[in-house]
Amino acid sequence: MKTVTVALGERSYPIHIDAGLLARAGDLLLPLARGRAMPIVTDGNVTDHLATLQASLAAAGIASDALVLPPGEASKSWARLAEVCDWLLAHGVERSDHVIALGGGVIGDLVGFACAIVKRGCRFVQVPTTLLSQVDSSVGGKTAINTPAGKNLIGAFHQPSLVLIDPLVLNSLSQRELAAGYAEVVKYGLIDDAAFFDWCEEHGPALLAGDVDARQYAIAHSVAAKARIVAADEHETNGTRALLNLGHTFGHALEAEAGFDGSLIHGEAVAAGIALAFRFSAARGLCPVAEAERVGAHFRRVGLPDGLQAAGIGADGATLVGHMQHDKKMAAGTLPFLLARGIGKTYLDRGIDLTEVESFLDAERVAPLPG
Ligand SMILES: NC(=O)c1ccc[n+]([C@@H]2O[C@H](COP(=O)([O-])OP(=O)(O)OC[C@H]3O[C@@H](n4cnc5c(N)ncnc54)[C@H](O)[C@@H]3O)[C@@H](O)[C@H]2O)c1
Ligand SMILES: O=C(O)C(=O)C[C@@H](O)[C@H](O)[C@H](O)COP(=O)(O)O
Ligand SMILES: [Zn+2]
Repeated sequence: MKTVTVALGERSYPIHIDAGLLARAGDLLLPLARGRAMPIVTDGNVTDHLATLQASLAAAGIASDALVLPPGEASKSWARLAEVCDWLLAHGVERSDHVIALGGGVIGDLVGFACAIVKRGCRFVQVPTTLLSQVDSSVGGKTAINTPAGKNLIGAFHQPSLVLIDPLVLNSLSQRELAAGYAEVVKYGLIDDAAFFDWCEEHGPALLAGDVDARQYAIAHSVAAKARIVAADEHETNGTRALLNLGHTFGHALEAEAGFDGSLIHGEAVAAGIALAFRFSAARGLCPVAEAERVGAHFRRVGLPDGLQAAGIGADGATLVGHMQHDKKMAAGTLPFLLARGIGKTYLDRGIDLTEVESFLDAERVAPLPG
């Protein structure tokens, strides 16, 4: 079993990664249960894994009821948040009890937020079941729901007590969802780790085709990168954690435009957003055109969208920049952008004029710019 620690003082927690871990979860959860039940919230596509988890909990003597929600981004809503909170209250959850979020990023973000506000905060454990949630969303304590105004606009920072990652659960995940999660893997290479992007170019296709070693390596490497960044800037205040938002200002605008209906899922929007961020950087003369092209080519190779057209977004620049006005990085009317001086050289640029972004997107709408 590999363990990575998120070092946050009294909020520190371990991330355990191992093939077959789900079936052994009961033993690892026993110290947190302390004789109390562990309610589970999951979605309807994960019921096989729910059965494995509940069997493991029962074997360890831990009682567990489950709430099964409809799958998909639309569940990150006020209505589902109310449902989860009411269900936890009906189950008599106490502040020191642990709720288990079993599922992808939607379940993790929703349940984490419910746990942040029920009785002003109860504990929770992340058991991520998608590649995206295993490499990104289960770690770091960002929890949220969406509103019609945009992504993750209502939420809280609330760290889990433990993250249990079983790479074998990915065997039941669709190819589309695997590829979407892979976009966030590639992100770590592009932020500050060019050697890892090289690794992605060499091993990404095998990872997506089912190579267990490649998956395990990518998960451990990604989680270690995220743990390091979160430990340096838990609440996204000093510019370090904002690096994890590479591709997300563009990507969240694309998701809002698509309407959270499953036509464009988060990881796909992030891939398109990263490709746009690199081409925007190239258009400003910051990033070599050849490196921006390498990024777009890698996403295309693994079946991910590399821009507006590939993402199926026909909106103009003004509309997309309108969505960006809700970005949580906005400060004093200015929106900082994650741009790149090259692969592994992402930085936060506070001097971007949104009219320039608008013109760039209008040009991209017709045809992707060089890079
Ligand atoms: N909190 C963070 O730091 C953070 C980071 C990245 C993304 N996110 C959020 O995460 C969400 C996306 O997460 P996601 O990509 O995991 O989406 P998701 O939770 O919607 O899961 C994708 C799909 O896979 C299904 N599924 C889950 N596990 C499965 C399995 N093992 N086998 C078969 N099907 C399975 C789900 O039911 C769903 O239909 C977005 O809302 C995004 O904003 C949050
Ligand atoms: O953990 C972070 O910090 C991230 O930015 C990770 C992102 O992949 C994730 O999509 C996050 O939810 C985006 O954060 P937001 O603050 O822009 O909603
Ligand atoms: Zn993301």
